[in-house]
Amino acid sequence: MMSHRISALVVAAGSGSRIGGDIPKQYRIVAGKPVLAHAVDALLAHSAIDEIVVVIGDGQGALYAEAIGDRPLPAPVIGGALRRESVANGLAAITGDWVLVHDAARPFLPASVIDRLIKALETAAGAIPVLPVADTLALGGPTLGDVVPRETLVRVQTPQAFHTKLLRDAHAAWDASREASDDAQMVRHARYAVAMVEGSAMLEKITWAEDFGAAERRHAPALVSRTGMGFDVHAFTQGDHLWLGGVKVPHGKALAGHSDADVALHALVDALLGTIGDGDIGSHFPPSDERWRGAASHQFLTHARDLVTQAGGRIDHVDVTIICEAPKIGPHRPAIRARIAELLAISEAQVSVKATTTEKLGFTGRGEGIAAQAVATVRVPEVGL
Ligand SMILES: Nc1ccn([C@@H]2O[C@H](COP(=O)(O)OP(=O)(O)OP(=O)(O)O)[C@@H](O)[C@H]2O)c(=O)n1
Ligand SMILES: C[C@](O)(CO)[C@H](O)COP(=O)(O)O
Repeated sequence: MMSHRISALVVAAGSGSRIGGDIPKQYRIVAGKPVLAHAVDALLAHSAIDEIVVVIGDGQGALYAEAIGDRPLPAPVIGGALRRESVANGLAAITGDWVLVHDAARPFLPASVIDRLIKALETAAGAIPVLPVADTLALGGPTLGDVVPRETLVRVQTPQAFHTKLLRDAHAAWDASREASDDAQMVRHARYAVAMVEGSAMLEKITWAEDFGAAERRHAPALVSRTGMGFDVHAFTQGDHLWLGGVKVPHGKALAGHSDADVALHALVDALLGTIGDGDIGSHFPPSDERWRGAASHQFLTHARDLVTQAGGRIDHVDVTIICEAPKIGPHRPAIRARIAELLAISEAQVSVKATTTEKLGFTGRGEGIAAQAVATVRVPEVGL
């Protein structure tokens, strides 16, 4: 079978007017990186794609450079006021005899769709991914018009794949006074056959503001809830203050410990580590390690937070209970709650801080020390467990 040089032409020159916002949608972050970067990375990852050219809007160079970083791409092409003009400008820059034209606004591009499109080009001038229509569709306007039988309709996606020369011919022959929202209609108008292949729900275009949330949900693997519990104790010693929940609390005693002995944060560290099954505070910060002598415990908590994040986790809620006869926790509760929320980069509504005595019973009742319990609820990707 003859081999072909296949170019991908990513059109990213739009202004995203239907979404608005301070930067065009293709440069905004979804699922951890710019929309455009997702699309480009999917094409970079496909072995059949020999060249990727991105078409950007005039003045979008800095946004493009930030989104693409050091990915190995040729210089971008400047697009036009209309999508078809952007495609035409891009066609002048590509070198492949086959081309896939893709909306940057469709970030998630399954390799299986690329496979199907390339296969279809073996026997057709063009090929596009389509999906069936689920809703009843009717002619709109000032009054409801006739229903259009959905069996006669498909939802058209991109990439749209073509023999490059035929697409160039179709653009050249197109009546510039007419709009063309995609390339397939231009190729069909030039009387070339355009095949249809199965599209994908992952290929949905980001068009309106709510589409970003839908895209995040489409991309994020199923998240499952995990709960962890932590417990810690520190004895009192001489001093004039102690640290609780990242807050300095004046008191007639201090708490003894290798670090700053913040018993509340230590319990919370163990609770977070418990949600991802990653040991405990002692395994991460051994009391035998001189680096942690007198250390502020907030760094232990942010480390546990980062481990949860690196595991793809999202902290939903934490609940800390401080157990002691003194000091009184109530006056410090707002500050402790705010500090824990700040350290975990969550809202205060996601942080509960409670306190209790043991009715003079046990070591806490005798004023020998302070205990703390913590529970953390985190959502983590199911695949990772
Ligand atoms: N003059 C244009 C218009 C659109 N596009 C690109 O074509 C794709 C699909 O177009 P659309 O979703 O309509 O993007 P925008 O035109 O930016 O959106 P809007 O219509 O809301 O302004 C997008 O990746 C967009 O960047 C382009 O390259 N050049
Ligand atoms: C090209 C396209 O994405 C195929 O569905 C669609 O036509 C783009 O339309 P828009 O008006 O530019 O969003």
